[in-house]
Amino acid sequence: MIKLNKVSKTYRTDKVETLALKDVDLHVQKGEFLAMMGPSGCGKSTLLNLIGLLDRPGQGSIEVEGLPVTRYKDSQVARLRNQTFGFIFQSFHLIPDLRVIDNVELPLLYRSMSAGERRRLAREALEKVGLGARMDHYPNQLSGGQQQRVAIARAIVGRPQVLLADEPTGNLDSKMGEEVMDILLRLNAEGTTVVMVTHDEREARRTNRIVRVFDGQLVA
Ligand SMILES: Nc1ncnc2c1ncn2[C@@H]1O[C@H](COP(=O)(O)OP(=O)(O)OP(=O)(O)O)[C@@H](O)[C@H]1O
Repeated sequence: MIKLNKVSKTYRTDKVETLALKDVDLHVQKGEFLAMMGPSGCGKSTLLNLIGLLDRPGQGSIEVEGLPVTRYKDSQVARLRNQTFGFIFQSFHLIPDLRVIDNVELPLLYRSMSAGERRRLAREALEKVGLGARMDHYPNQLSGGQQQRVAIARAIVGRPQVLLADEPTGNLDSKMGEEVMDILLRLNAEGTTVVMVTHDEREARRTNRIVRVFDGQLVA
């Protein structure tokens, strides 16, 4: 479903050039749960950002469902990204001044949809992660695990085909981490493709496939 062909990425600042990824070939299959592992700074987040069309490669090309997205204009890429991907981050990235339900509705504001329809979908997404009773709370009234579940609801509310998770359990204790993994596994079983960065071997073993990154390259 997503193909990276000989993808490289270099970050340039005034003084330093960092080759973050070098000639990466990767095929993310529809319906799989892929774990990405590797030491700090090896390029995992860079790879996830390229897969999710948050950034463009320096060299190489990316295809999403056969579409040559590397040749698309920014506005076309943004539309495809919004339709195809949901994102989950280590530090939740919820907006503290918005109630849980309003946080979850946010990705739908960019779609032409009535307010009632937005609310219905957000409620459904929250029920899916077991937080139907917390809709009117503010993020700081919830535990870390609950906040991450709100972030998952926000990621799935637009019914994306692919969920991209960058160390989603990194800030959680093991019990909350396991609950988040259970939800990701359930969403995957229901058909969502999941790509997750993790440092936890036990979590990675629960997925279909582990890709190891080292110094900007994939290792067998
Ligand atoms: N915006 C940026 N500007 C400059 N260099 C960057 C930028 N983002 C990442 N890098 C560099 O690119 C390399 C890969 O970074 P990346 O964040 O992809 O690694 P990572 O494997 O996700 O690390 P971690 O596990 O610590 O999150 C690192 O050397 C990093 O310092």
